Amino acid sequence: MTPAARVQAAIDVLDAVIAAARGQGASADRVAAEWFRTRRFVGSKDRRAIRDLAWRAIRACGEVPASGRAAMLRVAQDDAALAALFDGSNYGPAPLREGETVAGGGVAPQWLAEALTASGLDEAEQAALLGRAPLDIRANRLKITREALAEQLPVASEPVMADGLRLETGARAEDWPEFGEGLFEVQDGGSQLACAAFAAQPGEAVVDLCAGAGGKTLALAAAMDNRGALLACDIDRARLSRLPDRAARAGAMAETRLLNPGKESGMLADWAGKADGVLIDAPCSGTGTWRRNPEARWRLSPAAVERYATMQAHVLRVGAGLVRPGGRLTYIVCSLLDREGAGVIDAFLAERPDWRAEPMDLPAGRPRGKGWRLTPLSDATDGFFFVNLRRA
Ligand SMILES: C[S@@+](CC[C@H](N)C(=O)[O-])C[C@H]1O[C@@H](n2cnc3c(N)ncnc32)[C@H](O)[C@@H]1O
Repeated sequence: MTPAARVQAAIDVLDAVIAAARGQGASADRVAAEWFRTRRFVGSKDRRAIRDLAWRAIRACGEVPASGRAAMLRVAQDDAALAALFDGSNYGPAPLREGETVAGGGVAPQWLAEALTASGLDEAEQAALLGRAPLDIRANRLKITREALAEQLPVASEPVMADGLRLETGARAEDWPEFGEGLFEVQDGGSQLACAAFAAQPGEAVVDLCAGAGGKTLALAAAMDNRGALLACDIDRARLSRLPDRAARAGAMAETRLLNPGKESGMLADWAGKADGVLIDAPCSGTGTWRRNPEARWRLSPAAVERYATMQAHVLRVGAGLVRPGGRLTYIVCSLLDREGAGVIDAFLAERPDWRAEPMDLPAGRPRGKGWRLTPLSDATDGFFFVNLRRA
């Protein structure tokens, strides 16, 4: 493909991504994968170039752009070489027209940028939410030590997480035999630190209430050395059904239980007041994960954030009901909005004098409200808020 044809192809991908974002359809990753699947004639070098262009444009536009072309013109405004490719050549984009719409820049829609500012994130912190994420893995200590694994893989650095390794970017970790053998999991450093804050111990009775496909469950099983009881729950059948295969590969022991929304406490009656610890990786707006899904910010609305806050208060109530007297609960969100983090915890503690937040000390991050915060700029992890709560 000519460079100009790649630009037009990226514009077409962007049109599909924008339509999906407006209609709450598939993620940009899935939209792009589908676009390429139906165009098998596009070679791998062209694919990479088209994807890079499209993602540059997604990162550049704070508000949902009017069109793929308007988004690409936003990038072209600061890149003369790209602007020159709007030349009307065969398969390339038409030349720029007088008064043509160019999408606005910025980090996020204005209401969202304001909410992030109100949550204590300055401009530099907000801009870093759209940076490129490193590839973090967690050595599966059920099978190997971090040191032994580091000898086998292209390691860029040993980050602060006890079992973590940061790999050279561009690596496709899932293709390696070590992954198939369950020697490691791909897991962001922030997610690893949140699990470390929970500090699961061998022999404990633990519930991972919002387990999804088990990213954190596997880390808990490793920390527990497969001793004790570990129950992984979720209301999403498709996600939870992926957990047993992943656990088998990792050699991790965990029971799964699919819950009905609204009936969680009844379906967990056998665990009521019995868990030593409950981990709640709550559903959230994901403002801390834009490095991986930058178009997610086009999907959010103030009403959506309120819906998440309601769900978060609900799962917190359900989880608290499972904890034994003296036991603990770790609440986690990969959002940096106080409405979903510190605010949810303040409201919970105001209603529940039998619970208190515990001080934390971790090798990365800093206090936020009654909990702890990690950000891409300061900690080179996804953005997270988490807090340890103790039942009296
Ligand atoms: C942030 S994701 C979990 C990710 C997962 N823990 C991991 O580490 O890969 C939040 C999960 O909460 C689940 N969820 C939402 N409402 C729930 C509820 N009422 N009870 C249990 N799980 C719920 C969602 O289906 C989703 O899988």
